[in-house]
Amino acid sequence: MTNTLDRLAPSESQDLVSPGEVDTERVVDLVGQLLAAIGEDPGREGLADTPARVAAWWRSFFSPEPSAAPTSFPEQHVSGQLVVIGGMSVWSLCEHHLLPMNLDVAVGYVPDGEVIGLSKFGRIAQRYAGRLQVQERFTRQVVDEIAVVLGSTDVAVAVRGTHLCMSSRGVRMEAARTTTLQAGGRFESDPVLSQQFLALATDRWRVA
Ligand SMILES: Nc1nc2c(ncn2[C@@H]2O[C@H](COP(=O)(O)OP(=O)(O)OP(=O)(O)O)[C@@H](O)[C@H]2O)c(=O)[nH]1
Ligand SMILES: [Zn+2]
Repeated sequence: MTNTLDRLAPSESQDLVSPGEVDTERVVDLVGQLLAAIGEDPGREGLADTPARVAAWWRSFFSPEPSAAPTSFPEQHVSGQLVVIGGMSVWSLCEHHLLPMNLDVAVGYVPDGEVIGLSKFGRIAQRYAGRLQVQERFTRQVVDEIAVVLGSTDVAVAVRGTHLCMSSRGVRMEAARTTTLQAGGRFESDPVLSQQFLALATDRWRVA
């Protein structure tokens, strides 16, 4: 069985690093060129500020809040409990089409004498959403970072993705949803724990 922490070889762990800076001036210039290339007049009133708005959006997309050390609290009597944080919805961009994907993320872990501040799971999901992505890689990155934070591989992440590249263009299947699941440690070896996680994590997906 592959240990998640062992799997973090140097080349792979590089994707834990945030993407580079956005060259805002260049993006403004290129969006103006794009508008011209699709037959628009970049100088017309309605489009005059569009390149700057788009550049500002790219900048904010790639600049989620800086990584802070996740807050943890000693809880020496809490161990062996299943904790599931669900409904963490983040927006990312599909790297094939540059179209948005909505990722509904659920994380499960088993604390052992220490609990992590709940919002920190959402911050980790936001950080990995703020880059060009594919859903499978996003799911793995979130699992890997939480495993590092916890110092334990007892982590599972389930993600339900809605990809605009599949619903608004191409095959145009609006109802298509992609579910990814990556489970480590006890979530991999204990079928009961795994089932409990899935039941709690995907509860809201059945009615949505
Ligand atoms: N595995 C995976 N595929 C994705 C994801 N987001 C988008 N894709 C797929 O990436 C593929 C790109 O395929 P291409 O054939 O190169 O692109 P395309 O001609 O635009 O494909 P269509 O979407 O079928 O029109 C498509 O099948 C998308 O559905 C993702 O997060 N994970
Ligand atoms: Zn796509």
